[in-house]
Amino acid sequence: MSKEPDRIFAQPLAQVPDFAFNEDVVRVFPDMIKRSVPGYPTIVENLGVLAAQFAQPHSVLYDLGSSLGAVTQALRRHVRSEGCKVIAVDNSAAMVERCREYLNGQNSMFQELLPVEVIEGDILALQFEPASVVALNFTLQFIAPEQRLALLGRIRQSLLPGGALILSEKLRFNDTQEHALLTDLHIAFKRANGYSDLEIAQKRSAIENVMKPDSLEEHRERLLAAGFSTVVPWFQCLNFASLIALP
Ligand SMILES: C[S@@+](CC[C@H](N)C(=O)[O-])C[C@H]1O[C@@H](n2cnc3c(N)ncnc32)[C@H](O)[C@@H]1O
Ligand SMILES: O=C(O)C(=O)C[C@]1(C(=O)O)C=C[C@@H](O)C=C1
Repeated sequence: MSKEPDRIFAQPLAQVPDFAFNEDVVRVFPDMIKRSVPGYPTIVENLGVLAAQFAQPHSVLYDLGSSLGAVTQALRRHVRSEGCKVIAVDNSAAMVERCREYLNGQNSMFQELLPVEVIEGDILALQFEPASVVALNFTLQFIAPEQRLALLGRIRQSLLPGGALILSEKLRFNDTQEHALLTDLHIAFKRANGYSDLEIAQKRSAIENVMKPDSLEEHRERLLAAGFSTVVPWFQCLNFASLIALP
């Protein structure tokens, strides 16, 4: 994985463009996401551990919005069910190209890894195969809010009995004080990871039009409306959380 540090917003920009998963972001993405999302390494590793509990033999495991394949790699480290295959999907050509390079490197070093297919495509247009595990790790927040329920409905329809959706997201809070407190603490987390106030402010304006977080209550209600029977938060660190949703 690239070790290049994220300096994308370090210099003052006359106009901050909308955030995009382009080549500049791809180059620094492992550093960016680790320094921006509290608990990210714990979420990714344990997503693999949880997935191993739900993976059914001879089924598909989806990594939707796979970026550089961190979740796919965690699935490969932990899932031991026979005959499973990972399908990783992302609509950023730059992400997909680099993700394929990393995974091919792994394939040549290790035998007996789960086979992986990396698809460059829109998860909104995907024809889902019957799946036992679906991971949406910080991806749903980039989908237009009005498209989220239909996507979750299609995921629910594709899930096999005994399977699970694992959904990680940045959260918004309905209580104004709670929202302000956790936003401030998230800024403190970013500062402690070496981001300047300018970087934090410019990243916020870049992202506010393209990433729309929901509250935990909205997630729960939408997942139930999509046909899931059980929704269980298994991780929260500041304003970032991960949920398990069962069919
Ligand atoms: C924050 S990143 C996900 C991080 C990644 N899952 C991980 O754990 O390292 C969001 C990803 O979702 C992808 N994405 C956003 N909208 C998408 C869509 N409609 N279809 C496919 N991928 C999408 C972006 O290109 C980006 O790579
Ligand atoms: O809230 C932020 O500032 C973030 O950087 C969050 C977040 C995310 O949650 O995916 C946004 C974009 C980058 O992909 C990395 C992290």
